[in-house]
Amino acid sequence: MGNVIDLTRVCQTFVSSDGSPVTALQDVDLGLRKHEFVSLIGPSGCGKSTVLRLIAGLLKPTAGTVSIFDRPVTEPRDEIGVVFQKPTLLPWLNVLDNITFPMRHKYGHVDAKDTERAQALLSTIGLADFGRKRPGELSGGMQQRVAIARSLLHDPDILLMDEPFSALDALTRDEMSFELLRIWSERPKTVVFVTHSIQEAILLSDRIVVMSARPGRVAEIIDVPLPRPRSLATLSDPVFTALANDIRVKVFTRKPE
Ligand SMILES: Nc1ncnc2c1ncn2[C@@H]1O[C@H](COP(=O)(O)OP(=O)(O)OP(=O)(O)O)[C@@H](O)[C@H]1O
Repeated sequence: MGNVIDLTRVCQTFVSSDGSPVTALQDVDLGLRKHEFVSLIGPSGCGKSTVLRLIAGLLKPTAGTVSIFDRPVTEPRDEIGVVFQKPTLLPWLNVLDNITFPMRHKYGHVDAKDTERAQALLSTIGLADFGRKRPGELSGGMQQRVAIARSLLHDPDILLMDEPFSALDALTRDEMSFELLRIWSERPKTVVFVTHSIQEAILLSDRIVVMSARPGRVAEIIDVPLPRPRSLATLSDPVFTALANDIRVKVFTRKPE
């Protein structure tokens, strides 16, 4: 079977504010399979978010192609859910209306079915009683859960997550990781997850893509041979520790070329 997402010889150049070109990505080849959980890791500025924006259809590559289900990506699509570092909720809308907002924005109205599904998602993420609250009444972790629920409203085939837990405290972060794994195992989808945390990448992923410093390239793709479901015990598995050390060395010893 073909890949769900394919990047073929993708180059991305930006023009910086002083007018000089910045090569963010150079000849990136990457194939992501159906229902796999893949993390992108690498030094700051190596182009992780750029890869996500290309897959989301928010950017057009300078060269090369990005395709989803063998069709070139030309614009954002409904079958893709996106979660950013900050929850980006609208403070004047309640939680339920925030989750269904993309529907109102796109079609001008929200079906009863969408509201029902939003309510069901709220239960899934443990916020069943919070639908009528405003985002400001929720903690950071709860707000990010709402943003995740919003991205799942249409049960997308592909979920793109750009450091979604980085603004959370360590405990909430672990809790959210397990919650995400539970959601993903119940409704499998291809997940591309950008993180700076080696631990988070190992805990969550089937494969980890290590990127090199700018211009970003795929330096190495590492399989995570840890059994699922993963749990707190996974964190003390010797395989986990060995892999973390291995990746740490790879990420920190890569010099810009
Ligand atoms: N719109 C833009 N205009 C100019 N340069 C950009 C633009 N977007 C990204 N860049 C540059 O491209 C490079 C890659 O950026 P990107 O945000 O993809 O990196 P990243 O790996 O996600 O970084 P971080 O880990 O710090 O979030 C950086 O040098 C960045 O400054």
